[in-house]
Amino acid sequence: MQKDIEDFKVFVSSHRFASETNSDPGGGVSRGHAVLVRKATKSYGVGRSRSTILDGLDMTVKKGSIYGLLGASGCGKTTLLSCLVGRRSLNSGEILVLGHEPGTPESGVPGPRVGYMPQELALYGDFTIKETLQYFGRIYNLRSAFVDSQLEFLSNLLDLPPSIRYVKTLSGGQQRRVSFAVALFHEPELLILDEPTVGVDPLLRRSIWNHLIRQSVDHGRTVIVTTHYIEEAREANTIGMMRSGRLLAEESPKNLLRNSRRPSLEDAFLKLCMDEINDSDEQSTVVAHCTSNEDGQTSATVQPDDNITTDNSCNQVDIHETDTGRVHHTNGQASSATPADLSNALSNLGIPNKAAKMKRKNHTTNVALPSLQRLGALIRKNYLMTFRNIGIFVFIYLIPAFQAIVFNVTLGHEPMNLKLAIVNDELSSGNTCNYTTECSYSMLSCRYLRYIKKNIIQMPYGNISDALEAGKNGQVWGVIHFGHNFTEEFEIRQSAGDSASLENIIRSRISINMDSSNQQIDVFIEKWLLEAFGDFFKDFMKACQYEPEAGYIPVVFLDPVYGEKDTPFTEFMAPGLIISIVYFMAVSLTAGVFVSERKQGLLDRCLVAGVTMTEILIGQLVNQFSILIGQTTLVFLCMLLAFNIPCHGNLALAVFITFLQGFVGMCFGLLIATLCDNENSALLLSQASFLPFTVISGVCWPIEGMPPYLRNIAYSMPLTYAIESLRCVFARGWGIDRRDVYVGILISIAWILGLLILCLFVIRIRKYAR
Ligand SMILES: Nc1ncnc2c1ncn2[C@@H]1O[C@H](COP(=O)(O)OP(=O)(O)OP(=O)(O)O)[C@@H](O)[C@H]1O
Repeated sequence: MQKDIEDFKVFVSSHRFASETNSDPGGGVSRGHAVLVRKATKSYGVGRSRSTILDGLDMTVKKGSIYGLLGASGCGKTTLLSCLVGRRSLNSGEILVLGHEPGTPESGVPGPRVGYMPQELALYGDFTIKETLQYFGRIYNLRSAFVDSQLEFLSNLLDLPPSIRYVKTLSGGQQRRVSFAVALFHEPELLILDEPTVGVDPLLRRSIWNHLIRQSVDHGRTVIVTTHYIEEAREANTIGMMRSGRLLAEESPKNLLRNSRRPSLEDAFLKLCMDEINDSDEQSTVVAHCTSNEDGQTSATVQPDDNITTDNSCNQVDIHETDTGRVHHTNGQASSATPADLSNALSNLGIPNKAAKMKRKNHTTNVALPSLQRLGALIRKNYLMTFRNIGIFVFIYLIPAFQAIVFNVTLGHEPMNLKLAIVNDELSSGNTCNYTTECSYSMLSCRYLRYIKKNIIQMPYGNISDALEAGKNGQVWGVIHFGHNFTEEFEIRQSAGDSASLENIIRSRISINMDSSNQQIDVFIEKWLLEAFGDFFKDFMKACQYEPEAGYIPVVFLDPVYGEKDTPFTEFMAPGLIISIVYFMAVSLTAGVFVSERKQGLLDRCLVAGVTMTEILIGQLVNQFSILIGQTTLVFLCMLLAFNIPCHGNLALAVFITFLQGFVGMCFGLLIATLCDNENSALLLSQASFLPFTVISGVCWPIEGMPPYLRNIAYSMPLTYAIESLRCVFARGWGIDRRDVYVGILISIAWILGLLILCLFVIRIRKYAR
């Protein structure tokens, strides 16, 4: 066993570092390398859930070569590739791709210099094959003639279905081939392919590898490819065998087979893995001593030791510069290099040192101007996606109008068929409900009941206890009770005037017990019964030749300054509702926009192609903007024309205020999209914001009715001022010169800017951007 371990260490060390020194025969340092990775460390999570995925990994990929990256599932291959294409950053260590650090403007990575095929399909299902390639062609700014010729060439090479077929209708294998074609078709210098041959039949796999070999041999392009079919990696120039975040070996397939003394790569990989496992077991009982042999290669001897110690020198790479500027990597001599030496060596390798890191930092804070051609491609794509699916199209445009209809049809109308129990003791002594319309004190109870609105159904009851029981059982909304001598007592009270006795006053009363469990119904019934009394009394006074108004309490509501007497509830709610509908449609439409694209790997693919998150945001805003125009128009048509909600002010101003709020909603949706990793959480967040926002913003209840602390919260909501502003335009007819109106507009604009800045901030933090 000890011998095996020794052999393994010699084998791994010698091959790893020999390959580094040999891989740059010309001594051209980074010029000969397409990719250099040094001491790459990458972890996910924090605290106890932190797991290290890349653990001091070194990797060297020669220009024009094919590099097969092999490793068990979950060993970190995709993580490494995403660091290479600039989509993730290392915790420590350095990466150089095509001579530059990924993400710097001069690197062209992300960008057209690299072709990336992510593990996910990363295709738009609603696009045809042709549209897919045309879309990426626009992103890469390729001429359409070139796109067409590549489409034909790749269709033949990859045996693609007819280019008019929609991606979503293709089989899994066909879809992967389209995805592969997307990575290839702009002929990048560096191809990074994450499992391109999964689900592809052997014949096609052969032709894919032939193509990759041609790309490397004939065109000098570099290919890094991960695969689970280990044996197909025989075609690669170099194989990196990855395990536990490090490369166990980095060597040509031939040398790997020879040195491992195994017949197949799979066996060689197995042996390396087994040795690695044994090695880590042994590490608790042995100390490995690494020495450099005269070739500059590392050998290892293993000695038993009771003390549990490990010597990391085996994993250390000492980089020093020779006179020729060529860099050698030896092992076990790291202590001899000063930090300055290391920094110089890194610089010569083209690997950025501290100063370069500072530079990189500055790059990431630079805001690159959006590219018009990429923006055009994104906007076109967004429109195609929207209009292609008729279901989505209808949903987007008609749902707000439908909501407005539902609102108008259901809300604000007077309740009908409300049952009220009538207990009229005037009838108990055999009287019939006969009354005249003249000045006569006879059966006034019946005369009063005549004036009660038809919305109330009068249900006669024999006695008060039965009527109250019916109220308790929910059969009636209230009980109206007239005493035995109601009419006589009423007459006495009229003639007594100020000297009426309390007893007389009580007997001449109409007593009402309400079921006040429903406040709205309670309010309506109360109002109608009072109105009925007003009308009854006015009529009676008139019949008796008195001034009809004489019996009224001396509080009179004259014509309102704004609005009308008895303004319907719908008119109060309409401005708030219009804004809420438009706002929340915008939120829910944008909240999911690139969440699903991100999940499907599309966002990654686009970002690696050079698209920036700012461009994606602008593209979405433009797309949503036009949708917003349609939605706002339909909602206004519905409200104003179909349901006659009056707008006393300038209609254009009302539309503008609504439109701005739609924009605020879009920005809020985009913020959700940048924060959430999946559609569910995006949907949940947008839904969860709906109720508090509408309730607190004064859509259905006046803010003046809220406790003072809640009022402050209400005014910090994005909708509140805009709703008040729109209400002023609708109900008061105010113009933009009024403070309440322009404040709503200014605050909406402030929200838009604030949310957009927040989006960009989140994007920077979450590293969506370059
Ligand atoms: N964003 C993330 N947050 C936390 N863990 C992650 C994240 N991405 C990947 N991982 C974890 O990192 C490990 C390496 O993942 P990675 O996708 O790089 O492996 P892989 O070698 O490409 O696997 P496979 O061959 O199955 O695709 C896995 O355990 C994975 O669960």
